[in-house]
Amino acid sequence: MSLDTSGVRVEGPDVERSGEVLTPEALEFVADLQRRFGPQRDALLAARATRRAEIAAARWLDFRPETAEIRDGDWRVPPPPPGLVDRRVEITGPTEPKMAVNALNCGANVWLADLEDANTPHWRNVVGGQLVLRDAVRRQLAFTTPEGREYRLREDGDLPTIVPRPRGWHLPERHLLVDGQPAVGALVDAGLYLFHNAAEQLSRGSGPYFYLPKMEGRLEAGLWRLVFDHAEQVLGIPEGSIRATMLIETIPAAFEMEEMLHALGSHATGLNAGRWDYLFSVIKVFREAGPDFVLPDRGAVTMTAPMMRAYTDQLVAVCHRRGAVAIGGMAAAIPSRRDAEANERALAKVREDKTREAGDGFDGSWVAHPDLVPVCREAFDAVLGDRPNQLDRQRPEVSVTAAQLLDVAGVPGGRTMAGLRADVEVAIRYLAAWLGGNGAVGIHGLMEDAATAEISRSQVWQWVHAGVELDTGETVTGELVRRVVAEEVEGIGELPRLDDARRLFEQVALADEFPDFLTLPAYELID
Ligand SMILES: CC(=O)SCCNC(=O)CCNC(=O)[C@H](O)C(C)(C)COP(=O)(O)OP(=O)(O)OC[C@H]1O[C@@H](n2cnc3c(N)ncnc32)[C@H](O)[C@@H]1OP(=O)(O)O
Ligand SMILES: O=CC(=O)O
Ligand SMILES: [Mg+2]
Repeated sequence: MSLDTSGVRVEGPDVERSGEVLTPEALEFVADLQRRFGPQRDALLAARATRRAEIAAARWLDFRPETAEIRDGDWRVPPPPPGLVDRRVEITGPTEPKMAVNALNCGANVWLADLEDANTPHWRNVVGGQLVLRDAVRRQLAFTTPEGREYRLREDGDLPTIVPRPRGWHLPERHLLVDGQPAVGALVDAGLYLFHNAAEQLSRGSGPYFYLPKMEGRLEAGLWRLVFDHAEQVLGIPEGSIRATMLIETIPAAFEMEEMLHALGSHATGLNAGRWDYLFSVIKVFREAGPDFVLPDRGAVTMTAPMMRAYTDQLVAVCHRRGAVAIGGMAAAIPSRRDAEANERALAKVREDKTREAGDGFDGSWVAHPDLVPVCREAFDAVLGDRPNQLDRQRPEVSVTAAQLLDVAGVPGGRTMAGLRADVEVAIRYLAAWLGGNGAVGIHGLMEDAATAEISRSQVWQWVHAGVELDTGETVTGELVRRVVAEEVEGIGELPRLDDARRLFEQVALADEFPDFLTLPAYELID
């Protein structure tokens, strides 16, 4: 397909019904966002690189002295808007029609409609996701499988509030060119959603809400504020009606939680503890900072490790001091409808995770699967009772230091050959699925998505560069990893796009220069 409207060019495979969302007016709206804010986004990405180099040189990170006034100041974000007051259970998932219906029918309070970690940005997924969102907002979403199984939205009771998560600032959308340049993926996702749904959501007593991923600090949050202020003006919707929950899922952001809420201003509504990307970021930022920054096996790192506890305590304390909701993260265990024992094990793990979060002061949390909704609800009901949230619960005892947030050495666990093999096997399986268009998959009973795959491949990169010695006495080298890759690929056997996935894995785990995001080279390999 190729469509040209005043400097905007759509170049991508045909997608059924795309004309309903890629209207000339909607494209013009996105192009305006791109022209106004694209250059600032480019500058912020360049600033990220500079900041990372500074941190790498210092082998340290701390709260910023120049923003102490914001941290010491007396300010709050506006109260949560309609639909986001009680968020005790949030289901996440890709914007694929069947899963969208299931998510909307599962009894959660919020559906995080994921255009990010759980989504491959194939053009058909980008456009298809917007169609699903448009239909879902209007309660017109329906789906029939090729076998004739029908999926319809429930008509009894309230459906979850819809909160899309656009791509992070780093990803381009090469199918939508503005003045000859690829648009910023985040602006395409948020722009199309706002154009088609902002007024409709408000007329239904809800609102245009977002989750904002992978930011590294206040300036990036400030750019979203400008985008939202401008969009509100152009769309003629009330100031401050666009509201967003920001993921704290990078280590630099953990040092700027208050600054980010402040920078997003009247659009801020909460923070989320995105634990998987957070771990990826810890590895990425400190990948060459020496043995004190080398994590143990991915599977050994839990939320009770002191450094992870410091991160979540800080998040809850900051949120409640500022009137923002604190939302917990994703426990990776997924239930099984086929294996009762595996199911019980998964439910127990998730129950433990959600119970700890509720007890720590979070206002709600994420689940990856409809069968986990009751588990999360029970854990939060037990603490919240009839209250919609626990915003009134302050955590004055929390006083987190840089040393606590950076206590990588204090994470218990070994560095093992089994861990290395798991990183390799799971990442390759995941990349094959991602290239095929499926951004979230269950592997060995765990949810895997772009964030968990990033941990696996960056852990391998770091272990090679740090020359980690494994429990077997072997030292991790590129050669050892290639041998493990060959063995694991043989063990996997047949899988669509396995060869591409293997090459991609070797590229992102073994290149001399660390690739910033695996999704950037991976994007070159899809339609
Ligand atoms: C780090 C982060 O960013 S976490 C957030 C991003 N990640 C995600 O959102 C992952 C969300 N979860 C998922 O994608 C899925 O649960 C998976 C891929 C892990 C497992 O999915 P499946 O293998 O299909 O699980 P399973 O076979 O048990 O599913 C049973 C039913 O529940 C549905 N289902 C499972 N998970 C979800 C979900 N998250 N949303 C909606 N429906 C779901 C399935 O579609 C299936 O429906 P059906 O019975 O009508 O066919
Ligand atoms: O997006 C969530 C995460 O854990 O990463
Ligand atoms: Mg994430």
